Amino acid sequence: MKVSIIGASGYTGSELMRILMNHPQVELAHLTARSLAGEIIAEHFPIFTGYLENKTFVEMDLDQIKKDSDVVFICLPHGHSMSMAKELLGSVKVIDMGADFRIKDINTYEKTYQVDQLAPELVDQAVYGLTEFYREDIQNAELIANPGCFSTNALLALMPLVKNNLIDPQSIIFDAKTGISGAGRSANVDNLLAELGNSFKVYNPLGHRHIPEIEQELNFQSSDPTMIQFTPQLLPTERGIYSSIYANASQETSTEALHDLYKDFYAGEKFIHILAPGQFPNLKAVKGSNHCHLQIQFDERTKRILVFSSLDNLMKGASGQAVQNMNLMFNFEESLGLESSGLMP
Ligand SMILES: NC(=O)C1=CN([C@@H]2O[C@H](COP(=O)(O)OP(=O)(O)OC[C@H]3O[C@@H](n4cnc5c(N)ncnc54)[C@H](OP(=O)(O)O)[C@@H]3O)[C@@H](O)[C@H]2O)C=CC1
Ligand SMILES: CC(=O)N[C@@H](CCC(=O)OP(=O)(O)O)C(=O)O
Repeated sequence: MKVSIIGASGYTGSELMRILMNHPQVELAHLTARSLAGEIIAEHFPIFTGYLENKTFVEMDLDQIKKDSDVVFICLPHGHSMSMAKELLGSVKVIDMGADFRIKDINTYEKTYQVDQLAPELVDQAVYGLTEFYREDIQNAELIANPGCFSTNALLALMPLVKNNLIDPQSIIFDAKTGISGAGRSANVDNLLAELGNSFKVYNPLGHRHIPEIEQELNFQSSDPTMIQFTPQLLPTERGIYSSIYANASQETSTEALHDLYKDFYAGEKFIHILAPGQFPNLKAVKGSNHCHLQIQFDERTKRILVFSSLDNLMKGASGQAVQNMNLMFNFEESLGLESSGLMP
């Protein structure tokens, strides 16, 4: 099967190449770049030495891409995918890594991202690619809106509680730390190691753009309004998201009962793991892998439920989950190409 990547020279695009070069069913077709078009990939990304040595980044040619591909991943900043998807769909399936089709309410999308929704007719058709929750729709989808990295982290951690009405939705505090690659490869000076190394800071605490996406998906499962408090923070590390989530319990419970609930809820899920009691997620254990690690506890003293969650923003938070979705769309084993573990040490 032929796969093209638009924006292959960015972080999600290069992560897709890293996964797909070892995928037994995939042949990489067009790997487009803007500033690096015409350049040899392995000369700019040494991880591809020995793998993609003869491949070059090419300029984007949608007509040619339509002819030469079965599926196209769009790895561009938001705002670009709407017109592109309109042109591609009908000839190929599309997986959009950005936010253009994630938010079903057009006004909310336009207000959050400060761009016009140029393809409103595609918004309903797009399937939100949170794999564990939309499997059947994804299998039949032509267009996937791949979720945001923080959104994936929050939703995987919170869904069991919200679906079972175990928390007051308005009490949710989502305190999340992310590695720098979340900002993309062309990020500005604030994201240089010299600025962030041995440091730590909050950004955008009053209205991060993933909030509407998270609330949309949580409200799908609950009649209560959700008003999530989300504080994103930048960690001086290259990749990974670690979140601590707090919410008021709506009834008396116990750590043991919550643990059993999560185990049942995610039973059979290859990439979602409820850690043994007493173990906590850590970033290194998930970096480079498509896994999400969760721990859950009930604080008897405060009557709050605590969930701790970690994943790799470029894997389960982006390109790994996108490949999981591609596998479903083409009837491959869902975990094909995604078998790698995290790192040790
Ligand atoms: N990074 C992450 O952790 C996650 C990112 N996403 C989303 O995925 C998408 C891609 O993100 P990411 O890979 O991090 O971004 P990067 O900044 O790393 O890469 C963006 C890519 O798009 C190209 N590009 C940028 N602007 C234009 C333009 N105007 N026209 C054509 N090409 C352009 C860049 O080319 P050039 O290098 O020449 O500028 C590069 O190839 C975004 O929508 C992002 O929000 C989703 C989940 C997680
Ligand atoms: C560190 C950093 O800046 N991270 C990004 C999250 C990247 C992501 O998931 O992005 P999209 O929703 O844009 O696809 C942010 O906070 O906006």
